[in-house]
Amino acid sequence: MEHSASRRAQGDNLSYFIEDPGTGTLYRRGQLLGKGAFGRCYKLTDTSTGKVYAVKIVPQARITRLESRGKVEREIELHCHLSHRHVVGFHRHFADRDNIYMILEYCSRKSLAHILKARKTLTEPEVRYYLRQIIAGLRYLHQQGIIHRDLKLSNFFLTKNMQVKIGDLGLATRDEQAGRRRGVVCGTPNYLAPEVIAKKGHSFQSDIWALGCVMYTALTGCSPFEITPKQEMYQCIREGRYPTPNHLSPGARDLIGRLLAPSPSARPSLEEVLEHEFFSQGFTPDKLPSRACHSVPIFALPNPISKLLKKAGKVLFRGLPCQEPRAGGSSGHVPPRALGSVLPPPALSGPLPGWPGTGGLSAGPQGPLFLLAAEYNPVQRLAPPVLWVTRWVDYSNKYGFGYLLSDGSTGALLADGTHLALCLRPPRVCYCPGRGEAVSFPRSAVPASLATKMGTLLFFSQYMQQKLLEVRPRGRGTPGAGQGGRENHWAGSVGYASAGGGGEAPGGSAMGGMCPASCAHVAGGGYKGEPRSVPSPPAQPAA
Ligand SMILES: Nc1ncnc2c1ncn2[C@@H]1O[C@H](COP(=O)(O)OP(=O)(O)OP(=O)(O)O)[C@@H](O)[C@H]1O
Repeated sequence: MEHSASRRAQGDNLSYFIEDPGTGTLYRRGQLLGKGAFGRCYKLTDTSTGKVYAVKIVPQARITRLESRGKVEREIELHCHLSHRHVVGFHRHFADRDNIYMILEYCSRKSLAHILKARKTLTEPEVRYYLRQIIAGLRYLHQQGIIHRDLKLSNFFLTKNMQVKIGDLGLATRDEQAGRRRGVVCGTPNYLAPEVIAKKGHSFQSDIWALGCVMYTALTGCSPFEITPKQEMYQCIREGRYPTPNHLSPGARDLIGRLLAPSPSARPSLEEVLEHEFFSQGFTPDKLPSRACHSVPIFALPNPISKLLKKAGKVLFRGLPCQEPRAGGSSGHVPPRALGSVLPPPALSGPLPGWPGTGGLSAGPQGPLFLLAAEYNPVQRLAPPVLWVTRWVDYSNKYGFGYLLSDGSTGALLADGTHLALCLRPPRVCYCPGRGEAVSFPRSAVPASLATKMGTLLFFSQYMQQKLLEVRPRGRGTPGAGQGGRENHWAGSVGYASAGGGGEAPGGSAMGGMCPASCAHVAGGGYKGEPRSVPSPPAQPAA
């Protein structure tokens, strides 16, 4: 079965080239991804297409016992018919004298277990993000009549795009088979459901229990049942007794409690899980940046503010490439254009309400990131300073997009793709060139080369502070006057992004939201054109 060009890898007897006897396709074996109970998993490249896969290679010698062979065959039989975006794709399988090969979708970001190892705990928005996808994949498996029986963080794989894929169906079984073989106890001991320990058999509800263990582990960093000796642990499992995670939100605690109900019939269905307040009332990011693998991510803003920022980003940075910040500085990586991702903390450093662990604003998945914040600071988690954009002016057809934060800091996303901010605490001027690292200076030491940009920033700042003062009752923010007029800029005053509030503005832009009590003005809609209450800025900003 070996190709003539194949070479033997040092230290093992696997060929570098593997040929599928059925199709004649030649694969090149790459790096070792990990070891399992029966075999090893490697990266694999189809030499004719260049497509990359993962291959599980199980030596025939390791499965001489009928039982082990049966397990591998059952895994193949179940997995090869599945196709769902949240289940690891099964490409092909074949065997030769030495091995069985399972060619799978390659998940380059390893598993959620790897992420948790690096991160210790995950934030609630992230857990919602991952769980939604896991639940989608699990719903599909259950619809196919398959019980996974080994749901755990290390079996949730992640693609390059941070999409979750349920994998390792080595212990999976069909519902009817599980019913026939009730005495079987298998799975990861900490995650075994009470009915499995009691030898009443696995059911779909046992997977729901495991989901509760997964959620608890992801949010707290440890399994709910991590006790030795085992018998004591089993007793806790039977009683559904685990340390209460007091630091979690009430919604998270309640959902965990429901998932870990000792009686299977008391556990919610997957549909009910998604309807629970943990999901319905908490923010779920649409997308996670890959940096979430090793540090707390900065989440994209929910609409409507993200819409506006995204739009402004498109106008300002038309045609400029944008890359997601990446870990590790691998070679060939274009430096990210995430504005202000390297700005020092003061601009917007606290989590926004309802977004535990967030520290910034972003323009959403596709657009350039408008990170008005510094890196997440765990110390601020306890008493986060709440900052929000109070006013903004979109003059991007000429100069750029200006914003004013609730602490008086101000910034401008300039039409040439640079970002300048005047932070108040500590007083610094921060400048982020189109590419590369941001720099900051004391106000008195701003380089002369930035004088024009400083002029624009001060112009925006002055304009927003002096001209955007009118209180407009919510729902009546339809200025109209001057729309599409001479200056063609947008301006507005906004509260922090939240559900409700804000009117649809002419031109399809919605903006606004509830304004905190401390906010002097009522949040209104952002709008294109010239608001009635806002005099036009001068044609030239003062330099
Ligand atoms: N599709 C995949 N893409 C990328 N890496 C993978 C993929 N499947 C498995 N791996 C890696 O290979 C390792 C071995 O996987 P495998 O499924 O053989 O065993 P396991 O799940 O770790 O253990 P066991 O077989 O005992 O349950 C995994 O831990 C994972 O790191």
